[in-house]
Amino acid sequence: MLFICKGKKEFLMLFDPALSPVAHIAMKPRFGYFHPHFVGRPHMSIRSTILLALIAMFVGFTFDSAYGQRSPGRGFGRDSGDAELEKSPLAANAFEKKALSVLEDVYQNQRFRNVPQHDGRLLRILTQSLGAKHVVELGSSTGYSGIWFGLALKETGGKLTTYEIDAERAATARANYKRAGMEDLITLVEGDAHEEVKKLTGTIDIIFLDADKEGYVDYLNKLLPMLRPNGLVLAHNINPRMADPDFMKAITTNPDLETVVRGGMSITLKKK
Ligand SMILES: C[S@@+](CC[C@H](N)C(=O)[O-])C[C@H]1O[C@@H](n2cnc3c(N)ncnc32)[C@H](O)[C@@H]1O
Repeated sequence: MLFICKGKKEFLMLFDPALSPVAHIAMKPRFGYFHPHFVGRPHMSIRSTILLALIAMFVGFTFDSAYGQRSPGRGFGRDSGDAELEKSPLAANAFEKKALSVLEDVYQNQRFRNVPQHDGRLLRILTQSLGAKHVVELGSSTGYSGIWFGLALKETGGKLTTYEIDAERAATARANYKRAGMEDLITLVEGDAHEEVKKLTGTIDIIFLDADKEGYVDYLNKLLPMLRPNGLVLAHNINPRMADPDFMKAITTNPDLETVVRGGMSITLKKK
């Protein structure tokens, strides 16, 4: 927890402990700061401390809801009350057992804005039930959602093409696909997906949008023509605060598409 004070203005900000030193260095020249651990008494009244702590808790809760990054104690990777009715995924064979253990490890130790477990399971179910042969994912991060797709694609005989712009996350994702025994099922393309997807050929069964939110319309324009009839466009972080209105317009006003939004994910069927 970091207290930043400037004159009479008081701010309370919560940072990931790992980011704190960076935040300190970045903020010091601008604001000056008092850190309670180092300076002792922060210059804030008890009332404003409580008020700001409540605001911080609200912001933290909102962030959790948006990214599904809840602590294990609050329900590992779950994003809604519905998920409380579910049981943990069960492995039917050695391949699934290994994949599920890698998923658990990624979620606990290498998390970067990954979908909640509940959404990962939904991606798998939709992919397998559609018999998808080619899934295209925008935004691999550390490979969490990709491994959920991989579980389905192992059964359907399909492949995932996934895009990641960040070199470090791309390397982590590749290593995780390998650990999960999915290196033959998943191709990670490193680079700006807006450019890289232009090289795609063939038919797509499922498009999963989970990269830059303001880029969803561009991805849709480029990939929808390649989506087969009865294929799906799935988009993550679709809620009133985060959804791009242009994207929502594109998926809800085209009579050839049918869209529902549930639990922060839009599911769009290409009718023909
Ligand atoms: C929300 S995370 C993806 C989470 C991942 N689908 C999962 O659930 O494990 C978004 C990722 O998209 C990547 N990204 C953002 N803009 C991109 C772009 N233009 N091209 C490729 N990747 C991009 C970010 O680097 C980030 O790792």
